[in-house]
Amino acid sequence: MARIDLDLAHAYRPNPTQDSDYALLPLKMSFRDGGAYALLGPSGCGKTTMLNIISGLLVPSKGTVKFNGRDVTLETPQQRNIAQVFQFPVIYDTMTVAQNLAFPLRNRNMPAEQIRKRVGEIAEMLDLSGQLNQRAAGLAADAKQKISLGRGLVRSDVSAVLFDEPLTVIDPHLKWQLRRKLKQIHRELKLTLIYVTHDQVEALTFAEEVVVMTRGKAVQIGTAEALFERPAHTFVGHFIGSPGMNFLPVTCRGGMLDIAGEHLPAARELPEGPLKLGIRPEYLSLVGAGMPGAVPAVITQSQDVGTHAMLTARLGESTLKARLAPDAPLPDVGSTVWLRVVGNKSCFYRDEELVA
Ligand SMILES: Nc1ncnc2c1ncn2[C@@H]1O[C@H](COP(=O)(O)OP(=O)(O)OP(=O)(O)O)[C@@H](O)[C@H]1O
Repeated sequence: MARIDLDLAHAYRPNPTQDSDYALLPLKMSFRDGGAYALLGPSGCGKTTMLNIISGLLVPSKGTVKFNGRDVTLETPQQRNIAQVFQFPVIYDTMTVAQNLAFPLRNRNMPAEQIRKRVGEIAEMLDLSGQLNQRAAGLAADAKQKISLGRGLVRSDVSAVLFDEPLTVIDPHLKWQLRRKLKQIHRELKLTLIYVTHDQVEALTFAEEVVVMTRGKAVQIGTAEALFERPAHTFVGHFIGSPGMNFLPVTCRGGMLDIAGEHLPAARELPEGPLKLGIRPEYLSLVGAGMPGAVPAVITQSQDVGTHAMLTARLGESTLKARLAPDAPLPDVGSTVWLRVVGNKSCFYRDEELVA
């Protein structure tokens, strides 16, 4: 297993001059030895580029990759000792499940008895024990992908296991089970795992730390809780959560906030001038008129969805979403309510970066 340090940038085109020329903007980051990470972001943000640079399939146009302090930038995946699991199954159809799982170990000349033991353990973890002697050819797509996962996890001496959207072909119910399985396997095997996905639920259930990416930039590396409670960038606020964080333009002057013409005490140290106030729908509460931190807003939509109620309200030019308890009395559309926007759960942003 390895600690992985990146200090690099990558452009697919020669002589990059502007930010948009880069698939990965200059970045410096580290993956802890034995950690479970997800690279999360929308299509085209640079996740696969980063994964391929870590694996050695791609050489960065600038900078270095280090494994345990050793420069491996020009080494192949084999030299780096990386295991990879791709979107679609990579297995030998003519072999049995057991032979497929054993393949990476045979290549390393592991003694037969040890191979048998290890294959048994991995098959058990992935619920493949009953199919060990079956030929892979006859299996369904998701069983084949489980074999690919098993092949990725079977060697305990790899530097890291890299997954590129490995659950794409898996049906939704099994997907949920496998995500939990992978988490459990990580706890048991303590391998360094890096997992690419554009699905926030997948990233947040699997990883100890999530790297949120947008437009070639890793904007925050943090636990699920940190990404939810203190998004370091407005993109993280938007992208994580369903719906994402609410943002309101505000101006801070002399300790007072101007929010769509309402004036409230800032209640904490804030930089002067224009800011964005961010507050999660889960933390936006209905309070009595004129209560501290509250502003009036007009309800435009109110919907009880069983597990909770979702209010949509208008404040100046902004739309706010508030998630309420299912039994909360719902205000009528068109009525004015008071929403507490300033409190200890509010975050403030300047130039899209968290400032308080
Ligand atoms: N081989 C390539 N040649 C030129 N440009 C590329 C190449 N591969 C990726 N890109 C570009 O680099 C940027 C990042 O792509 P990348 O595949 O890393 O993103 P991603 O986040 O993995 O997206 P997806 O989820 O769609 O795979 C995109 O603008 C993409 O068009």
